[in-house]
Amino acid sequence: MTVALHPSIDNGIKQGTGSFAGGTLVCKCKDHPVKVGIKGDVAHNHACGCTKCWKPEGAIFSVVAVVPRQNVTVLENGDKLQIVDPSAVIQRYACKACGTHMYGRIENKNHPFYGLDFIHPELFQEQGSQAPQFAAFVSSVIESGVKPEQMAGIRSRLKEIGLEPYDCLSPALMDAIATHVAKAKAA
Ligand SMILES: N[C@@H](CCC(=O)N[C@@H](CS)C(=O)NCC(=O)O)C(=O)O
Ligand SMILES: [Zn+2]
Ligand SMILES: [Zn+2]
Repeated sequence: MTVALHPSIDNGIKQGTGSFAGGTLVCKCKDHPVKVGIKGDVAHNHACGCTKCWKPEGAIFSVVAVVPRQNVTVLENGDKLQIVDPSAVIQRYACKACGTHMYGRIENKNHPFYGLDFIHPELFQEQGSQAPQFAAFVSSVIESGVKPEQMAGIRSRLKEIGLEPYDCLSPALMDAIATHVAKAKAA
């Protein structure tokens, strides 16, 4: 049996249109769902294996991307949102009723990713946003209960669908973080 990673990638990666204009993220509630408007396409979309990123029922990975924070607007039922862990770097706003994370925000202005919000593109009502590009924090799935013996199968399945597995972020993002740190030290 094929390893199940996440429902939006298990049948193969669906490429984005490259001209996604934005859309609306909707939580899983049948009544009064939280709706969050996103302007423009997402960037750095990836599968994340960390324990903190929201995953749909049964998924081993989260699928998460970033958008500029000014492109994120809570449209409906924002009173249902609460911060999951106020002490985390990324403050994840989740629906109190269904648990879905609607967006994650970094408030530390010195953080390399300040200005970017984290969202889950599978929650878009619309099709066509950027496809996942790589897999991050892959070894961290063990912290959620995956057995170490399963890791070879998970990494090979990620590669098979075109997502290079990394145990932290991708080299491009690690370089961006290190560049930010080097500049901050030099200043
Ligand atoms: N091994 C840890 C890794 C957690 C982690 O560092 N996650 C990354 C990727 S989302 C991060 O930037 N976390 C910041 C945060 O969660 O606020 C876990 O799985 O909990
Ligand atoms: Zn909800
Ligand atoms: Zn994560």
